[in-house]
Amino acid sequence: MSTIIDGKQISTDIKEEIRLQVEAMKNEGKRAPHIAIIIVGDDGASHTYVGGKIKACKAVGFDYTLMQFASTISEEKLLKHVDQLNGDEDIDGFIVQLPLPEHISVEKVTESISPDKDVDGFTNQNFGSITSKNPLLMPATPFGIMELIKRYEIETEGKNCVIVGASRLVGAPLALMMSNDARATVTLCHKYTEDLASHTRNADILVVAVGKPELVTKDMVKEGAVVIDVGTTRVKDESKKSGFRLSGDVAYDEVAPKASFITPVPGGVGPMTIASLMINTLQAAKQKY
Ligand SMILES: NC(=O)C1=CN([C@@H]2O[C@H](COP(=O)(O)OP(=O)(O)OC[C@H]3O[C@@H](n4cnc5c(N)ncnc54)[C@H](OP(=O)(O)O)[C@@H]3O)[C@@H](O)[C@H]2O)C=CC1
Ligand SMILES: Nc1nc(=O)c2c([nH]1)NC[C@@H]1CN(c3ccc(C(=O)N[C@@H](CCC(=O)O)C(=O)O)cc3)C=[N+]21
Repeated sequence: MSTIIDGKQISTDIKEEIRLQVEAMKNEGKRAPHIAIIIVGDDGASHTYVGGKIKACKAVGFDYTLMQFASTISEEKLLKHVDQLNGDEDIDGFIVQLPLPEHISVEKVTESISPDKDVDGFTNQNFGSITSKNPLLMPATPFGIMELIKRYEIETEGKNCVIVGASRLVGAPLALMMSNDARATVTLCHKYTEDLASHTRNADILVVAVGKPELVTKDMVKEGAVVIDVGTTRVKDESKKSGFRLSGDVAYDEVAPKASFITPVPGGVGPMTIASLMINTLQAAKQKY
């Protein structure tokens, strides 16, 4: 029997822990942590994710400011807003929701965020501090995955961890955390990996973060493996009111019976990304006080 990792429940537990801390801060006469969220354009999925972040802010008692811009905003103007948030004493942390329109450089925008307000953990400085003894703000999704592994007491030391997808957002920082903090032996696969299945079959812990629905099938997974599915893609589904459903990168129904632990989509990694964002914002606020 495989254990379904309940990211939704764990994220609820974490938010409750944060809510209590915020309440205590307010009782001491301090103001609540304050996050700003920048969103550009009208991508439906992005607005859903930002909606989830705002809901979480309300649940934990954070103040939040939502800044929405049309997709035609210039890079220069967006950078000005980032700069203004960097200098705003009332804002503890902020994020720029990705993706951005093509005429805006993600790297330029990310790097213009002050590292002590970078609650997504996207900047080069925060990425680089992952392996430090005193890390700053951790990349949110990998941090959320590490938290799931810890709370389910999954053994990692010396285990083979195979990560499929090597983005700066997920795969690359997770590889560092799994090696450095969790002491696993890490293989990082990407688009140019030859014979992907020969690697994934070797995994005691398999993490998939590609964005290709059902890329990982049962023949690619070792019996008893821990399977973490980060992929969230909207696929057409006429039977749903919204017209789509969310699909992970793992063929869940056929892989689940082989796995010792598995994360569902939705309800697995997604809610943990949001919980991490709340943890980072609280930390950024505390560092300021
Ligand atoms: N649940 C959550 O909280 C989050 C979910 N996501 C989801 O995770 C998925 C990945 O997101 P993100 O990392 O931003 O995506 P990116 O597109 O930035 O990165 C995808 C990675 O997968 C690699 N890749 C592409 N095709 C293959 C393949 N056939 N085999 C192996 N590797 C491949 C790419 O390789 P190369 O580098 O060579 O191009 C790249 O490293 C998406 O579905 C996204 O929605 C993302 C963030 C948070
Ligand atoms: N600056 C920035 N920071 C991000 O952290 C960031 C980003 N940009 N761009 C896009 C990706 C994607 N991402 C998700 C967050 C939550 C869920 C999530 O909560 N998913 C729910 C379902 C939500 C739904 O119903 O659509 C779940 O899996 O249960 C999913 C994906 C954050 N990202």
